[in-house]
Order: sequence, then structure tokens, then C-alpha cells
Amino acid sequence: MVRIKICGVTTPEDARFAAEAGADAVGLNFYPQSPRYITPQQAAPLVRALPAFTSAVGVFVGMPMRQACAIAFQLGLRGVQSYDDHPPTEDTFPFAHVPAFRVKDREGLEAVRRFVDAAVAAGRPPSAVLIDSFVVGQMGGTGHRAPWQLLQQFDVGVPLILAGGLTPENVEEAVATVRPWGVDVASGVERAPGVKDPDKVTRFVQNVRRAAAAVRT
Ligand SMILES: O=C(O)c1ccccc1N[C@@H]1O[C@H](COP(=O)(O)O)[C@@H](O)[C@H]1O
Repeated sequence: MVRIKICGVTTPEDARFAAEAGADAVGLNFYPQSPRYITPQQAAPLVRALPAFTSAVGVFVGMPMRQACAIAFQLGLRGVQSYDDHPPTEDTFPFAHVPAFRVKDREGLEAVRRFVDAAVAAGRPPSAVLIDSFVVGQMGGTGHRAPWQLLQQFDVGVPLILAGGLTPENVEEAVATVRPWGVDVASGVERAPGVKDPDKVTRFVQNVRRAAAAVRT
């Protein structure tokens, strides 16, 4: 099984559609510089629109963990996706903490390893790590691929979520190559920034499921 997060939904309709199409989670982006940015107030009806078994995950860039967790609590989010060089100094429980990393080379992967080792040593292992592409000046949602080949051999001891430039067209190859625990997509299933394309969302989910079945057999 490969878990699927459709990230950067901005309307209740898109959130609901992603869930009905088979996504395990939707991402709500609280980074003001993102074209997918929504406020916590705008996020509430999106969370409300989700069926019972679909998770909502908040994307937080440069926000203190205490503040991110307060928003997660307010909205009943399942997870907190964060962008920091160092593990949080406080417990993120009951939220699943998913630190995100922009990786371009082996050194970038070693930084991920150091982060996870430090978090484990502090008694706060992340629930998963999200590996995205590295694009100068952009934190995410770039549409650029992460280094799949490097990730083939990468085992950091916690589940790996592959992100960065995934599309309905390339996600089968991505899953077959990297064999991630989960995949995460934002721009690759849109018809305009912040507006999901139902056909792309449907095909993305179908293609992940097909690839996961092929990897299993
Ligand atoms: O989507 C954004 O605008 C964004 C902004 C800042 C941080 C993270 C963001 N999104 C995350 O980036 C990955 C990859 O995006 P894409 O598929 O390449 O467009 C996405 O999965 C989100 O988790």
C-alpha cells in the first residue's frame, strides 16, 4: 500500500473530491507565500467536508511548532508538516509530525538522517519524513522532481513520503523506483495554482494504486 496526500486544497469541494477519489489525506497550506495558502478560518469548512476516515494535514513553513500545533488542535488536524533544520524542542503529540526536506544530493539526505537521529535521541521520532525537490528560493509546490535514484537506497528508519513534481503521468515510475511509504502532490494535479483538476486527481490516485499493486507482486 502507498498512502496518498493531495496537498494544497483550497475549497471544501476539492477536499471532498480528493477524499472520494481515494486520497488518504489532504494537505492544508498555511504558508502565506504559497498560491495554495488558506487561513485557519478558511480551512475549517474544508476539514468539515472530509469523510470520516480521511485525514487533514497542515503545512507550516517557519511557524513556531507551538503555534502550528495550536492551529492543528483548533481544526482537528491529524498531522503537522513542518520545514525546519532542527527537530522540535517540544512534543507534537497527538499530531503526526512530518518534517519536510528539500533535497538535491547525498549531503541533503545526510542532513535528513542527522535530523531523524537527533529527534529519535530526544525521544520524539517523526511519524514520517517528506522528501521534496530543492529549488532555490522556493519551499515547496515547485513541480520539480526530487532525486529519485538517490532515494532508492535511502532508509532512515521512519516512513518516507515522496513529493516534488509528481504527476498522474510519472507517479507509477516514481513508486516503482523509490518504493515510498507515501506520495504527496500539489501542483501536478491542478488546472491552475490552488485549483485542483478532478481528472488529474482521479488519475493520480488510480495510478498510485496500480503501481503499488505491481510493486507488491
Ligand atoms: O504547495 C505549496 O505551495 C507549498 C509551499 C511551501 C511549502 C510546501 C508546499 N507544498 C508541498 O510541496 C510538495 C511538492 O509540491 P509539488 O507536487 O511539486 O507541486 C507538496 O506535496 C506539498 O506537500
